[in-house]
Amino acid sequence: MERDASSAAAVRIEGLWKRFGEQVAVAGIDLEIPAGQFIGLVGPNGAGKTTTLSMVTGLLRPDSGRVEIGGHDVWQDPAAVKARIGVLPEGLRMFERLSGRELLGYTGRLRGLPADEVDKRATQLLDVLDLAGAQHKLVIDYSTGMRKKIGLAAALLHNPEVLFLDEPFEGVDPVSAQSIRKVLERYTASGATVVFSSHVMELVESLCSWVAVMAAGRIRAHGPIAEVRGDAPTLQDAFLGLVGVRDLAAGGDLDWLGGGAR
Ligand SMILES: Nc1ncnc2c1ncn2[C@@H]1O[C@H](COP(=O)(O)OP(=O)(O)OP(=O)(O)O)[C@@H](O)[C@H]1O
Repeated sequence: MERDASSAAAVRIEGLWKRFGEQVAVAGIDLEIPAGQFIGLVGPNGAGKTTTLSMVTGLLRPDSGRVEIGGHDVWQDPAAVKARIGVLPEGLRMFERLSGRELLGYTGRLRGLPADEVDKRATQLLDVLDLAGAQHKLVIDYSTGMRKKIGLAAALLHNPEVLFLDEPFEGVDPVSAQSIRKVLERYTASGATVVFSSHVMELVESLCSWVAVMAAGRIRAHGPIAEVRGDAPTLQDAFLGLVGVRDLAAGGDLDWLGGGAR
């Protein structure tokens, strides 16, 4: 189906600002995120990724600006937006005294899904994320990677149009990362959109088709990966060029460091 550029945007961000006291965390972002793709939001520590994702998903009120998801305004029409999105926030808080299976059952009912459908989807998600063996364990006893996976399952249960993930692979071992990856690839193949934040460039380069680079609260570059990479050999090189790096070696800093040479 031919779609014009405006209908192809999954998320439309206009003039988004957020300050915390003197600190400007997000300094006027305008961005259209295309639908049906794997999108990476990358930037160094403190760039404003988490603050941006929190405002985009309705968890934090912007000082100014607006966000539209699937044609609905996040702050004017929150119920419509929340029905269409799934979110795995950073430092996810969950009902930890529930088992993994109970958590999914509860989430599914909150989302208004019929009990038998919740049960079917939960079984499939637990299975594909290698959590079937731990489904009756309390979430409080889960490892970091298991928590990310059960959080992802909860975010996917209602089959959202857009899934937002803040650092989904942080603290996750390669085996769990692979099962998360498999689920996300399957999900985007069906036409859904994944937006995830990360500072691991290799990961973004291998997963994403489109990327937005943030630094100091602004978008420095955005577009298809190949376009943003340009002539640089890797996305990492392009990223370092875009955000700027201090050359430690040239400064002669840390000349005392080198535990071997006493
Ligand atoms: N609640 C808050 N109160 C005060 N300052 C905040 C708050 N949240 C974020 N900031 C500041 O806003 C800036 C952007 O932070 P943010 O967490 O959005 O960055 P990030 O790109 O997600 O970083 P990281 O990759 O380290 O998670 C930082 O300077 C941070 O100190």
